[in-house]
Amino acid sequence: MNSAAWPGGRIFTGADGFPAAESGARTDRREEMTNDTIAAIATPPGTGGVAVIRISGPDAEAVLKKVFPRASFTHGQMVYGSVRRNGELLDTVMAVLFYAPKSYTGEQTAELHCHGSAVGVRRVLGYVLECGARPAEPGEFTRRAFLNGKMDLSQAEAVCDFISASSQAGAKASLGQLAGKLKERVLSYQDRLTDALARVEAVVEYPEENLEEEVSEELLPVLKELQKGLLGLADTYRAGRIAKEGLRVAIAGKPNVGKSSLLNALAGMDRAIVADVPGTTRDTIEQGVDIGGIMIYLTDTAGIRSTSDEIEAQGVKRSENAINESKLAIFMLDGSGKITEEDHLAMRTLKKSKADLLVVLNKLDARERLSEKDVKKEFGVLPLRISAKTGAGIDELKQKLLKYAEQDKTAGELLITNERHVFALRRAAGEIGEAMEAMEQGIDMDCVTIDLNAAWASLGEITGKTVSEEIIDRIFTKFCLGK
Ligand SMILES: Nc1nc2c(c(=O)[nH]1)N(C=O)[C@@H](CNc1ccc(C(=O)N[C@@H](CCC(=O)O)C(=O)O)cc1)CN2
Ligand SMILES: Nc1nc2c(ncn2[C@@H]2O[C@H](COP(=O)(O)OP(=O)(O)OP(=O)(O)O)[C@@H](O)[C@H]2O)c(=O)[nH]1
Ligand SMILES: [Mg+2]
Repeated sequence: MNSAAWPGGRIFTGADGFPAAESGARTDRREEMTNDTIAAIATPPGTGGVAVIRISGPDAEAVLKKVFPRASFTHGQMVYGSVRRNGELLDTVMAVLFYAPKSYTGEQTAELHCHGSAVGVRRVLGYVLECGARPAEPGEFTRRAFLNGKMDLSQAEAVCDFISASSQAGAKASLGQLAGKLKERVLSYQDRLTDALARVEAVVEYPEENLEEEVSEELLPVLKELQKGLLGLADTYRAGRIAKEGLRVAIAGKPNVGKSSLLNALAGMDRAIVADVPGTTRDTIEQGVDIGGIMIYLTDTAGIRSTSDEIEAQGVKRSENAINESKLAIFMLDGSGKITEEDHLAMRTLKKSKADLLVVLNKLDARERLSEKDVKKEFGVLPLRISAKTGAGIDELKQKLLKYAEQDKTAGELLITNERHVFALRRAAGEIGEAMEAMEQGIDMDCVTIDLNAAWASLGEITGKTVSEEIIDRIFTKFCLGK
């Protein structure tokens, strides 16, 4: 049943047939939040080709006409002119006006495309504020777009993720959501719930017809399928999170096996010092590498061994920390030597951590001493053979890393990249589970209605239909200024 796990309670808008518990709240808040005119610099701070000032709200046209005197504007058409304050030229700019509701925010919106001078654009913004706009808060333009129904909450969140994406995979995932993929999926799930609710309500409405069993039989497989879909989508979060945030990988093993050489080979540059002296790497070294569009944050660690050297011991401690903070650890063995007690010590350290393990056998170019079978016998895993020195096997290793990162992701599919969405999907799946249980046990259909409504509301948290104001605030204040 409805476990209102989200803090602050929910606001039900009453749309889409959902009971309107507090339908007035959103409207008042919407008016309160969109009745003035806001302005901000929309481009990043610093020097650039062009800097854009955005103005949105009921007075956008009036403000624009004060700073950029002109009799009339044509919707969406850029015009060239000057911004003067008391006769003093502040900049020569391009200006454009979008009339409501055909704009990004859904309000009257103006843009001033200034020269990309940090000083210049700030002076123009100062003048815009003098002319009747107030400074926008972070994310306020997109918040208005959301409040005006230009996008749902999942799309607004995707705008934020897209502009802060640090990898191709992250950009692709957020762009799909920005285009409405997640929204549409959630709406179609809600549609199916609404259909099911209608059937259940018929049973409640006409008890004399004894439809209970027939409807249960009809709905159980439908709900089961729906639940499966929700959980499957939630499971893409593993890959989605890696697409968005990258993957942390530690390279670990005893001293001198070639860990730093592997970091350099994967990074394609001489990042870490390599030497034929065990204990060369003292401190952990981090390097981000783009592998197949995914950011892999590699940490080269000090070789693990018991040592009386105080500095080296600190390095080993740092290696352990790095391994604990990584999702995956590459356990490296030296194929040109024998397996030693130090290898076992390193393996024990790795096993103590939560990191998944990938075993590589390095120095395959050297005269072979260790075979894959030896490693399998000793550690129970078949290693990947590589040579950090010649680069042999490095492409295969990259493929393995990529496959690990994309596990649970099926081609071209929608990826969940947000923990908030995972919670909502899992909760909805749980509530559907309870509805099914109630049906199977022949419990009153009223209970089934409550559970299915709860599932509908949980899904509505993703689109923003049934979410508390606190959550919305939290989402938009994470945005950057001008978005
Ligand atoms: N100059 C400029 N470039 C930009 C933006 C912007 O606001 N200004 N965007 C902002 O982040 C992004 C584009 N997103 C936008 C989304 C919707 C609308 C818009 O005006 N929508 C209207 C009309 C659509 C139409 O004419 O077909 C609407 O939805 O009603 C504009 C930009 C990226 N580039
Ligand atoms: N033949 C051969 N030598 C390698 C290979 N990889 C590394 N080496 C050599 O092994 C030695 C140690 O390499 P490093 O990369 O510094 O090893 P490490 O594991 O980082 O060592 P520590 O930092 O001391 O823990 C160097 O002399 C490397 O040139 C390889 O694939 N083949
Ligand atoms: Mg090293």
